[in-house]
Amino acid sequence: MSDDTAMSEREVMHLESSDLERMDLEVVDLDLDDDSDAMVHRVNGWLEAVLRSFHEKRADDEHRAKWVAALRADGSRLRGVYERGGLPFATDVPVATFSHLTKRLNTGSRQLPVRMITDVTVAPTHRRRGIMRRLMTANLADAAAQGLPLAVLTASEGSIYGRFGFGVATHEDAVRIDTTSRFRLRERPDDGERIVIVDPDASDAVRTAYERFHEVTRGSLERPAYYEGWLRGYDWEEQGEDRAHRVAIRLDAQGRPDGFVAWKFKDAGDHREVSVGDLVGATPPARIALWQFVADLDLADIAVARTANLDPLPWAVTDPRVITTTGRPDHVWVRILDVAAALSARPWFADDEVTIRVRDALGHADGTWTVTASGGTAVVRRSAATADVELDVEALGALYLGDVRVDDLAEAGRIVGRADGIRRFAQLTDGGPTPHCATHF
Ligand SMILES: CC(=O)SCCNC(=O)CCNC(=O)[C@H](O)C(C)(C)COP(=O)(O)OP(=O)(O)OC[C@H]1O[C@@H](n2cnc3c(N)ncnc32)[C@H](O)[C@@H]1OP(=O)(O)O
Repeated sequence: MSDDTAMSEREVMHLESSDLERMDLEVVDLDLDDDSDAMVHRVNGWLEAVLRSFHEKRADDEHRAKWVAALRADGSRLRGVYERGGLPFATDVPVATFSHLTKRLNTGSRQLPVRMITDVTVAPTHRRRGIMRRLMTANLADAAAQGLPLAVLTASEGSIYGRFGFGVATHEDAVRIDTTSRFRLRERPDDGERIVIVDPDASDAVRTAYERFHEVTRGSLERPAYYEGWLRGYDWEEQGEDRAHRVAIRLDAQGRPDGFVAWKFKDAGDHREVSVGDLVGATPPARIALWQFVADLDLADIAVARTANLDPLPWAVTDPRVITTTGRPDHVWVRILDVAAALSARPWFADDEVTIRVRDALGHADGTWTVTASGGTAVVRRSAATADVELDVEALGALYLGDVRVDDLAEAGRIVGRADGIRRFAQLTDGGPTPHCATHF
């Protein structure tokens, strides 16, 4: 952290609680291992606040139990902000929620532990008073103090999190695919593969396939525990078993799972639709074969998906117009907390030394850093050298996984410097596969 701009973690925490106290609010960290009635009520109220904020229906006991089990399995940390007990109508439902867990991110060269931030909500009665800002600032300070090099989240709206230093680091494709006889591959994958339709509880095979995808895919995040329930057919939104949910896995030539697809059929009135909830393949042939499997589902005309990695399907079909991209939503947002640790854990694509000036209003990444890269890796250290380029921490987060090129950010005015500095920074930074993340959180 730069000494002049950053507040210590203790100062941030103190500011958070003293400010909130002035609003007659208190911050409580929930202990998921505490079975006392008081804590169980707190946790139930916390879940209700999250569900209410995302316009989902109230939880029943079974749903609460599943949710808490998944949170426990992930070691999730829950924080709630409550009205003080003496206030009229003060309840166990907090006015704000915030949670985090730690999982590994594939940076393209390493598996890096990262803080995943989720379930950020503030009640409409308390919005725009800076409650989320206080919780976020304190949480990022805590993550930095714990030595986590970066934090990630997915955003409900695009204009909220840039101000906290998060940059869009991966995208997804929303697609509609014509699966009638128009869908034809130029060549069917022929690598000894086999696709098997399995019971939804074949979770070992699905887990193995996902792990293989995660290990080789830049931008991939380990999945939180609730995916286990979902892949077994538990619908978290509807709070019950979804008996329309089906799963198939792909086995490679050695019989090991290297991909899977989860889908369900929907009669959409004017057309018959297959909704693809998950399609994950560790290799391009695995992904192509799984899409062909989707197209082979009879009595359906259209497949609809929001997918992490469509590649290389558009190039593998005889008629590329069978695929309509209906959107390219942002997915994972990256917030760099420790520049040296984060940047030395990503791949580099030239042998050179470039000095960057990073601006960070919260302090964590603020400063001047020299990246000395050779043979694909880099040593990154604080520096007193004159910077070749200057950017803010949000732009650095967007660059981190290679989703956007330096030139694009420079043309948008997000990276500044002399032309030669930008060119060398681009040669050093840009390259490698497009990042993909198949995890929603
Ligand atoms: C990672 C996730 O969990 S994403 C899910 C986020 N949650 C939701 O979308 C649920 C519904 N919405 C909410 O619960 C709340 O409106 C929240 C959490 C988005 C915002 O909480 P608030 O306490 O109102 O935010 P707070 O007052 O701290 O605002 C912090 C800053 O973000 C800005 N901001 C807050 N919400 C929005 C928004 N929806 N769009 C744009 N800017 C926003 C504020 O203007 C403020 O800016 P400033 O500090 O630079 O002046």
